[in-house]
Amino acid sequence: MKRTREFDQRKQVAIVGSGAWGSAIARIIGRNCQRLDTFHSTVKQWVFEETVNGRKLTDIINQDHENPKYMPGQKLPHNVVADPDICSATKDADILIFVLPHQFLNGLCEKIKASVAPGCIGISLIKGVHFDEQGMVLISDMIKEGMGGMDMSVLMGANLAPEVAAGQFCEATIGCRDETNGTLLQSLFHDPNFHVAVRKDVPGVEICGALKNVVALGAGFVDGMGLGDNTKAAIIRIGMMEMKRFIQSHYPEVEDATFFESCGVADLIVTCYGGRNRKCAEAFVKAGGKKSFDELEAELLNGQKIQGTGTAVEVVKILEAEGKLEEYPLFNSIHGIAFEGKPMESLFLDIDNMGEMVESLAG
Ligand SMILES: NC(=O)c1ccc[n+]([C@@H]2O[C@H](COP(=O)([O-])OP(=O)(O)OC[C@H]3O[C@@H](n4cnc5c(N)ncnc54)[C@H](O)[C@@H]3O)[C@@H](O)[C@H]2O)c1
Ligand SMILES: O=P(O)(O)OC[C@H](O)CO
Repeated sequence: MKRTREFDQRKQVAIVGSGAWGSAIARIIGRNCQRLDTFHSTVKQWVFEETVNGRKLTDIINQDHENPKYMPGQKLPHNVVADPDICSATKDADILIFVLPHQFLNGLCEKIKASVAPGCIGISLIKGVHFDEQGMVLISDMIKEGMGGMDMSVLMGANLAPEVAAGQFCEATIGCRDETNGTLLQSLFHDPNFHVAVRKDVPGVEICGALKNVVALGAGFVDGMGLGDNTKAAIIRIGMMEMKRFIQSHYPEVEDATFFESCGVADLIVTCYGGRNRKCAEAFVKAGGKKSFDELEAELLNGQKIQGTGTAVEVVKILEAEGKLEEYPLFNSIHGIAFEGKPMESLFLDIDNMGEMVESLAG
């Protein structure tokens, strides 16, 4: 029986983005929307149109049910429909999933705002942070403002997209402000191999997801220098301390428990061993600093984007403006190596010189 929109209580879900993570999550969302009565079974996905093997990417997705550029070899459910037009992709949406590199957010919300359903909510899977004249801005808050105050949650975690797409067991964390929305979103994302926990903590969950990408650059430098697991574990430990210090100094309400969720320690570990930021940082060292991160990204990632370099720049801007850079020797030296031609060894020299301060701030 045909149901009109007026009487149809099912939530319409739209995915904004179709890179590696957008494709992996579309597999889960598509299956859950087929399975659960709460959601409309058709899921629209906004795809930034490109030509792949002589065909439009949206045509390939809609005909072959696969995104061969960003997630080759993994089929998408047939109810996921690719649309190159951001307005029609998000029309009447009750739930928007933002999953694109945040440098491409500019102007997007303006286009979407008028066409979504009344009461539409959003969730950001974007790992990054922004700095403006007022100071630090969460990406989820940028979207919230762009969408005229829409309730925004975030989903972060130890989630390398190819492993999630392959259905390997992992966990993720939703950070919400509204617990009813948090629970609804948990049901949309959770599946037997993708376990989702909910915390009423947007900033803690979101900034963990952003900062781990900076630490991952340090882990890649360690790999590039040919050093071993003890050294990498040290970078991970110090990185965790700086992440915690940064987050709790900006958001004192963030509880330690957030750092023990998938968005915290688990994402930090996985990114430092298996992520793209780590991979590009290793290549940066092996190229003797002669190639920029932009060049390496283009060479190694076939159109995928890393977020750690941009986040390092934003974090250093924030800390400089606050006069607190010296409290973060790891973040500072990672930025210096990536952008100021500092030698690799400064990674350890800076930490060693600042050792006393690091330990005294550790509590
Ligand atoms: N890939 C992962 O394993 C993973 C896991 C968790 C979270 N994330 C986060 O998810 C977010 C999205 O990353 P991703 O990995 O899905 O993307 P990606 O790096 O795989 O792909 C880049 C995307 O950018 C799009 N794009 C390129 N030029 C564009 C333009 N001018 N305008 C709009 N879009 C354009 C491409 O179409 C593609 O969809 C990031 O914040 C990332 O940190 C990624
Ligand atoms: O490949 P990266 O470095 O962008 O990391 C991917 C995910 O964020 C890991 O959770």
